[in-house]
Amino acid sequence: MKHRNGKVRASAGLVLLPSEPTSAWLHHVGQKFHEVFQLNQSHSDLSSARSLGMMNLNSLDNAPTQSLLSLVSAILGEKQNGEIPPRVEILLRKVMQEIERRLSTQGEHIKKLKNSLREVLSREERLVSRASVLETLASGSNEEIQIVTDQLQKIKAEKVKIEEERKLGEKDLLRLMKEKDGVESAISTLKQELKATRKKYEEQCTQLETQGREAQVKLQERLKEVEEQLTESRKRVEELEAFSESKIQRWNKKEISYEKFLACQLQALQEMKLSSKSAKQEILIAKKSWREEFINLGGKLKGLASAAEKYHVVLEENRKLYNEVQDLKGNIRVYCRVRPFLPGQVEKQTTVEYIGENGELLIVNRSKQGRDGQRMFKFNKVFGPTATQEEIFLDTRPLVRSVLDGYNVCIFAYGQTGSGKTFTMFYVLTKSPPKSSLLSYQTGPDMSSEEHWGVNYRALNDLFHISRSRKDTYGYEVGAQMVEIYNEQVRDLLINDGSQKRYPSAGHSF
Ligand SMILES: Nc1ncnc2c1ncn2[C@@H]1O[C@H](COP(=O)(O)OP(=O)(O)OP(=O)(O)O)[C@@H](O)[C@H]1O
Repeated sequence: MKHRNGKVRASAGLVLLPSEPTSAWLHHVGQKFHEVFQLNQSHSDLSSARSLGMMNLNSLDNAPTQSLLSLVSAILGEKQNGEIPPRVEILLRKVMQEIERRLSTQGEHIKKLKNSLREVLSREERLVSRASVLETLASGSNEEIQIVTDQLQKIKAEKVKIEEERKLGEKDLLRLMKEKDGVESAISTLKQELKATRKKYEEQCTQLETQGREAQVKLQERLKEVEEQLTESRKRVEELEAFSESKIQRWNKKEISYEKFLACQLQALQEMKLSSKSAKQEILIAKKSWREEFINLGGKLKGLASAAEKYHVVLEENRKLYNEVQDLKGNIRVYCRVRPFLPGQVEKQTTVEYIGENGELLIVNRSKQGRDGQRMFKFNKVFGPTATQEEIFLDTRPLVRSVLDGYNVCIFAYGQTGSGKTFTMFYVLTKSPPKSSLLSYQTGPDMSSEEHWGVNYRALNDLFHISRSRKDTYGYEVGAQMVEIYNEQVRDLLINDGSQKRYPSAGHSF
């Protein structure tokens, strides 16, 4: 629609063209469309395809060709994954039609220009011929010459004008030709691209169709599977229902049996309650009788306690008397033991002539005659060769027992080598060990030869026995040491690691 003042009115997104557009006007409208297009393109969130979708399709008639071409290339450049939506395809087709239409109008325009050029040329020829005619006429009057000259000048000016117009027309023609070539090549490339895109689109469509078919097949298979699973699970449900039914029946049976059992248990419980009642009564009776017995026992215990007190007093008195007897017997007592001949000494003659009951010992020196050959010794007691280890110990036992009443006692053996000190004090083997290692003597208890136990072992045995019997009244701590004095050196015989440790050492407690 043309405005009164000749200006073009453009509304948003819609460009209105005059019926016969001039090149300047076309340029102006193209610029406007380009601006609109660029505005849409600059909108980063919207794609050109979407922009096109937003545009009125009628506006294509009014858009400049160059803008339409750039629009098509933009769409083709923007296509992603080779996909072209149908709406855009329709639009593209329309754009192509518009471009083709314009090309045909431009062709007609070029034809018209060519015709007008031809006309101009014929007019020029006519004018040239006319000029030649006028030149011939110039030989006539000067006035006529002047008129003719003026006309000639006019014709020349017109000729120059026409010449300029011709040149402009030629230029336009060249430009249009060039534009036509460019547009045609662009159209061919666009057609090729469109063809390729369509091909791709068709391929994708077929691919999608095959995929759809495959998916359908898969879905059908899955449906079948699901149906099978459904039937299976129905079966399973039926089985489970049957199983649960049987279980319920079993539980019911069990419940009945449990109820019976419970009834039995309750009955048993009742019986037990009755029996526990009677037991309680019996316990009460027993308690009563126990209480009475306890009272009786208490009385008896009191009597016993007083008797024990008296017993202790008597015991103390007895001990006192016993130790007094030991004192009376003498604080220092000397016993003599005569050992028998050792095996192999049978032929030797004894020097012991007489052993008295009260400790007399008569020794004879057979090399001397008379009284010089005899010597009498007096001891507390003399043990002959037949005296046993027990007899020896029985005489020392009262002294040993005094230890438990707090008295210090010392029993030691004295005599020449081989006289029987170790034998008397300790139990020894018949085979004599080397002198340097007395520990190797078997001095410990040997139950198989109790009769050979020496004073030492018997004394310790007796002391432990008494201390055990008195444990309710007294507590005893017993310690032991065993030393040897040999070659003026005192050695601890209870050290059994072979280190020959010198006395004093830590000792041993039992
Ligand atoms: N009353 C006895 N009856 C039998 N054998 C005995 C008696 N007394 C000692 N003997 C024996 O005499 C030997 C010498 O005894 P024993 O070793 O006890 O003497 P000793 O005095 O300890 O010697 P030493 O001082 O050299 O150690 C041993 O073989 C021992 O068995």
